Amino acid sequence: MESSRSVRRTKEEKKLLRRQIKASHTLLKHEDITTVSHPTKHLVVSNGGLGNGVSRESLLEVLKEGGTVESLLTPPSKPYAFVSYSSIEAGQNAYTLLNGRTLQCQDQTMTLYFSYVVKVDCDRSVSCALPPGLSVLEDFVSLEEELQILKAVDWTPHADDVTAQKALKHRRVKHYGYEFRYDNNNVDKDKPLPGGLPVECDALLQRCLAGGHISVLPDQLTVNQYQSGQGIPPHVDTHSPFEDTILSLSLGAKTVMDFKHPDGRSVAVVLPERSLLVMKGESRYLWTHGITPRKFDVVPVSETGGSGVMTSDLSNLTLSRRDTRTSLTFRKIRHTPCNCAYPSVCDSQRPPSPPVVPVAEGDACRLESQYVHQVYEEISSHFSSTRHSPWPKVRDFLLSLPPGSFLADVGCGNGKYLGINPAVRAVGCDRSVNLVQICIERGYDAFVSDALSVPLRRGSCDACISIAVIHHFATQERRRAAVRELIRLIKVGGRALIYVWAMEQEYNNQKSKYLKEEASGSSREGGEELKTEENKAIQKEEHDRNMISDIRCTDDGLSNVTQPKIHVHTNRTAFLSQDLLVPWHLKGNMENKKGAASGCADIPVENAKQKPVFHRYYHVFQQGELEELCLGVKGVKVLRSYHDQGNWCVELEKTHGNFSIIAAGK
Ligand SMILES: O=C(O)CCC(=O)C(=O)O
Ligand SMILES: [Fe+2]
Ligand SMILES: [Zn+2]
Repeated sequence: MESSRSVRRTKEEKKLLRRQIKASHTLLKHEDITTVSHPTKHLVVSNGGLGNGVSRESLLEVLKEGGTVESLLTPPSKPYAFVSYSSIEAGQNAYTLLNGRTLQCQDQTMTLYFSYVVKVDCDRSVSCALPPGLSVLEDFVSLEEELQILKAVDWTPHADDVTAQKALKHRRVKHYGYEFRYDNNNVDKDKPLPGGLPVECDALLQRCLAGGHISVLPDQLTVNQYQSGQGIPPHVDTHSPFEDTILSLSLGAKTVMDFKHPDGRSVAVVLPERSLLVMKGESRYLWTHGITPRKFDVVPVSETGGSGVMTSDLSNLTLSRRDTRTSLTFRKIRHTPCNCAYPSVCDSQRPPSPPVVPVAEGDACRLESQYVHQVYEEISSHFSSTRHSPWPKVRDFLLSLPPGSFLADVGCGNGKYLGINPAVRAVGCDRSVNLVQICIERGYDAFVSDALSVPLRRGSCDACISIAVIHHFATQERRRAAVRELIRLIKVGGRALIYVWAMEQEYNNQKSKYLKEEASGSSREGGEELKTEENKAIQKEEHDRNMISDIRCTDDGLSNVTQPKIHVHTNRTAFLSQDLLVPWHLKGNMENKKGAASGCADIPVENAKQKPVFHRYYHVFQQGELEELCLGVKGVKVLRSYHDQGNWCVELEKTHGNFSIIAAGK
């Protein structure tokens, strides 16, 4: 009996030792804390940190069993604490007695492992300095004022609300003056909300003016309400919509706000209830601020309901349960671009981040306007110089039309298909004024028109072609509307030929010309670039910028409403997504350069040789997608469907008249 018990104990001891060794390895590897095997008076307690949810008081109670505790350091958010005993003996005693001790804290059992350290590294304390430009003014509002303001914020939704209210993933928000949009982290400056800021805030804002904290009254207010456990991801309030000073009033409960400098420095600031946080200069523009979602905060022990603002003294920290906090963030709308001293984080001083795949019609129109229409206007001359050889199968289609047929080329570009069959009467239209002008100069009939509403009579055409056009529409509804419009134009029995760019650039084991084409520098939709080192560098820059933009996308709530970003495609490579921006490197005839430099197209990046790069939006089609799109249009039959040189193509016949009339709403 006796011997078996001792074996069991040895096993337990072995297990404890293993765990303890593992804990000291973890300390060394992740925290750079070196433990020693000889007894000292200083010990590091793994799993006994505020980061494990262990409160200072409960840990201290256990530690006292070992002997007289001289100091206890509990760094915020760390999974360990440092304890120093009055003597080596006491340290040794604690080590033997307390190793493997379990501690019950917040529904969890923590096992404490002790290791000796030569000394407690005081540099592990957090920075004591507040970020430059930051201040916390305590007791800025009285208890009565606090109640009054909290009462003024009505969270019940009203149909005729003068505020904009949202339940985000991690908190609820309400905006006054202007709505802050979490999809683009910006405000619509042209769309102020009626009603302005609540009058209940007047007195405190006047005090801010009188105290010199602000020089003009704010005109935008965001009210955030955080339940215990909720927070806000680290972010910098976008520069371009708001002026320098940002105020945030904390009501109902205190919280800890984390400030981070891009170099990694981090400062946790306690915001007591009824305090006013003032962010100016560096703290407003460069440091991120955020509230970690958690139910307990690390606060100074002496902080009794409202004094300390800094978590600087590690021997003085403990946990405090979070209650519901309502914050009022006051900002002043900015009407001129930000020219702060922090260009790396300034949206006014850097190219805009890539657009997202639109859902709403309005967003799709804006995207197409910026990334299709404006770009074609800018690149028209260079684009036209690369568009001369007709694709053989399109030519065959055109030559198959009976003499005297009336043909419309919707999205005719520079008119390269308008003269293929002299026996047909061909008319072209395009969104681009400059491209239509080129057609006219070449002696073709062409007019400016949107492909969604072509000013030709229903059933007036024997045939229509739409070559490399429909992939520029940004939603499926709009792509289908484009097919419907083509069908409206043709008579019953008439034919339409549609080409769109294919996602599959390799088909039947054959690479498309677009993938194969290396240094020709011309001739294929979307492709016109040399694989020079220079271009590779540009592509890398484009790619990197995309990555940066992704990281910069900060706010939350958002994650469930945010659409995928449209990335810049690397020319001559396989498509990685269906919605993309295809770079066009303007070269050769630079008569458009002036327009390009004006930047009204998209991100015209200047490369080393000052040649602007434009980006055209494309939705590349997957196999079967084009047919399916066409079959969603009534009164249509797919005559054939094929892959041609990296495009999906269909030839359609109109079978009925009435459906399409109704469908087109004409
Ligand atoms: O709750 C706070 O005090 C800060 C809110 C905030 O940072 C924001 O809405 O941008
Ligand atoms: Fe903010
Ligand atoms: Zn700025």
